[in-house]
Amino acid sequence: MFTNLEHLGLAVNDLEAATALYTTLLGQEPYKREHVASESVDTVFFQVGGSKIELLAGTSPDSAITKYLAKKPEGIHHVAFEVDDIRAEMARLRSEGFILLNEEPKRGADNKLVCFVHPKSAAGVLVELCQSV
Ligand SMILES: CC[C@H](C(=O)O)C(=O)SCCNC(=O)CCNC(=O)[C@H](O)C(C)(C)COP(=O)(O)OP(=O)(O)OC[C@H]1O[C@@H](n2cnc3c(N)ncnc32)[C@H](O)[C@@H]1OP(=O)(O)O
Ligand SMILES: [Co+2]
Repeated sequence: MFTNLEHLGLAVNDLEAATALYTTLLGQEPYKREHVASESVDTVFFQVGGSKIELLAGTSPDSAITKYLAKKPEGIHHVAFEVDDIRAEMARLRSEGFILLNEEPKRGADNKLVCFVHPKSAAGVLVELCQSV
């Protein structure tokens, strides 16, 4: 079951500049900074009420974020939903014909197991499923 809009992922070219901007915009400091080696991304998290903002910068040419920013401007990169059972939701979405971008859940940032749904399956939006671990 999808239980919450967990975070909006924003792709940024300059993580320090974006972090300073969002610290001023939101009026608060980030609660976490985390490198996710499997995705070659550095992330910065802000908690805003029940939702989060995840700033993401690529750390290598093969990072999905680096590739994205080579073609598109900074902005909303993905929307992440919290699910109570990521494997069950992956099986359900597959049975409904959604294209998933990973066979198995993988370790994401912020103590989550994650998987991604191809934007082509989700009306042009990259969707991330997150389950707390
Ligand atoms: C996991 C750590 C952290 C967390 O929260 O825990 C993260 O969120 S990490 C986030 C970064 N990682 C990922 O995004 C992994 C999943 N993404 C991918 O596998 C690729 O980025 C993919 C498949 C979405 C796109 O791959 P690629 O860039 O090689 O393909 P194209 O550029 O040819 O794009 C194909 C098609 O999709 C459109 N597209 C690409 N990215 C996005 C996007 N973020 N939102 C919406 N649409 C997107 C692109 O425009 C192409 O469409 P077309 O009509 O053919 O132009
Ligand atoms: Co994310």
